[in-house]
Amino acid sequence: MEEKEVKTFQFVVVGGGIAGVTCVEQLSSQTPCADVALITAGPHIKAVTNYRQMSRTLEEFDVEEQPSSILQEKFPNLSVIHSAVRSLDTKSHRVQTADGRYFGYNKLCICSGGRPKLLSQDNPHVLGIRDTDSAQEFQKRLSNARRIVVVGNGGIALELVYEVEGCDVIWAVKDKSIGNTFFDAGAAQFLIPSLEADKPAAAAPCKRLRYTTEEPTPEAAQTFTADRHSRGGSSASTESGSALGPDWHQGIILKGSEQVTRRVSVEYQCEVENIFTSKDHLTSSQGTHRHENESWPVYIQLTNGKTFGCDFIVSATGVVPNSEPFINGNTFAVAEDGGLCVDDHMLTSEPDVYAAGDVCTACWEHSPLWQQMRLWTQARQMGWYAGRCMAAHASTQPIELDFCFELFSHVTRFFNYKVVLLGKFNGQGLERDHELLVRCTKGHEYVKVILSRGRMVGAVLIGETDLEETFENLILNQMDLTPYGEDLLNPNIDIEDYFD
Ligand SMILES: Cc1cc2nc3c(=O)[nH]c(=O)nc-3n(C[C@H](O)[C@H](O)[C@H](O)COP(=O)(O)OP(=O)(O)OC[C@H]3O[C@@H](n4cnc5c(N)ncnc54)[C@H](O)[C@@H]3O)c2cc1C
Ligand SMILES: NC(=O)C1=CN([C@@H]2O[C@H](COP(=O)(O)OP(=O)(O)OC[C@H]3O[C@@H](n4cnc5c(N)ncnc54)[C@H](OP(=O)(O)O)[C@@H]3O)[C@@H](O)[C@H]2O)C=CC1
Repeated sequence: MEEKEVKTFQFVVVGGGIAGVTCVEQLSSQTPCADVALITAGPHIKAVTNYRQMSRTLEEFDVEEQPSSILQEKFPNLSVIHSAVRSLDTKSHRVQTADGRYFGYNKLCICSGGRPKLLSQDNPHVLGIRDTDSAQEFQKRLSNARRIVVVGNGGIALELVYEVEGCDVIWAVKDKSIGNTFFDAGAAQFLIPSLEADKPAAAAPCKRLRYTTEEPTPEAAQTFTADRHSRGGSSASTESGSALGPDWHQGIILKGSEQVTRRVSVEYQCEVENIFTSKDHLTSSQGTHRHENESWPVYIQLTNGKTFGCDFIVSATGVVPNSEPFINGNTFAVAEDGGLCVDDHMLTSEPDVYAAGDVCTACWEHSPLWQQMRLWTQARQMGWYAGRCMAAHASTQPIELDFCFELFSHVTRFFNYKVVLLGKFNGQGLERDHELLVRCTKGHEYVKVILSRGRMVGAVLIGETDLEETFENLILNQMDLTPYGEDLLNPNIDIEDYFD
């Protein structure tokens, strides 16, 4: 990097999503005399509010999109810089931003999140959903759509196929059942009837975030616009904002152009063969749906031999960590999924550089009951722990891996059911000798526990089961449950009393 005037901070955090903001909050409050900077590409920051610890590892919180001034008012030692980091020189401990400025750091934490891993990067008919801009683009395109194709079998696809009304939805999944990143086939079977039924008239009250549609402050907007122009790109695809999160769809209308309620058909065990825009590619035997003789803006050919015309395709096919601007010119260890490898102190392989949230890959030896998933809760936990590690290392204090990394836990909602996932909820990485116990009442609840050598190692709880705390304890204390056998899920036994 050429010599320029450099302002140096003790701590620099890159990224105004949940991971970055939590890290900054932790650093600013723990080290009030230190100079802390948050450098973020987006005009807003995402803050955790109403944090509630539901049990030892389960947590719930709201998320608010806020102007960064709120954060600065709270922490006088914090500077917020609205510009994207273009490059990092770990040797000189400096970052360069898109507007040509340089900032030095003693310790840096990269929390730049991820972006959708799209089926096609440059096809205007293929959309991804990540931030407020891309959600609004999706909403706009949907309002004129009669049919869309959703590809992918994870969180976004599950949410979309349930929420979208007023157009046909073809859902193409690689697997034999729906929602494979979260569920097994049994849970999928439990959930499928909800796709065929109408949505309840009054949806479950939303306890979480409402996204603002406010314009950014003029100052922030200016910097953001300048950054976008400097890359010569259009808004959504260049400088993405922070990821959406729980209940993102509650604030926007997800309706197509037709007067129909939800109409989803699932294409199982197939991937995308081809995407094209000319109807000439169609052979007579292809397509199984209404409007088959019509012309469509785009066609998608699946590996099961079927081709569908549609208004656009949603690629809900996962996330790629935003690690490139930081990797170039440095020697970071990068994981197979593109994430910056971090150790059990959230340190990357470069000195004084930490990473947290979707951009990082947890490369330490995990507790047998924890795995990384790119989720809101883990972004918060990693950001918080990274902040603590940075402060501890700066004052040469020892610090141990936080308890939240002992047990995987996630609370969410799918198809209007509460869903709690604990530990190795899908038997991830377990020997074949593990045992499953299942209790299911159609339309009411689905409870699955995974036992390995008589110990509970994971659970899936769908519906208002009220079992999460008891099961969390049973997983954490690794009690031998062999004597209880199937009574563990006997609905006539009050399991909480049983183990008191
Ligand atoms: C539609 C959708 C629904 C979701 N629903 C849920 C859910 O229900 N539950 C759940 O647990 N998780 C959910 N997630 C996942 C969750 O939102 C993410 O895991 C989490 O927000 C990641 O936080 P992060 O801070 O690591 O990254 P992000 O939120 O992506 O933030 C990254 C930040 O870095 C900034 N940035 C990027 N590059 C640069 C750069 N070069 N220089 C400076 N700044 C940069 C961005 O502007 C942004 O502010 C959902 C995700 C999506 C997309
Ligand atoms: N309520 C919640 O907790 C929610 C969480 N999220 C999070 O947001 C992030 C983005 O969500 P999403 O995009 O759904 O990502 P997910 O990682 O949840 O799911 C991606 C899905 O796409 C599949 N897939 C990947 N590549 C292809 C391909 N080329 N063709 C067909 N299918 C493919 C994956 O299959 P395979 O696994 O076999 O590769 C997987 O089923 C994730 O981190 C997710 O956890 C999102 C919404 C809700």
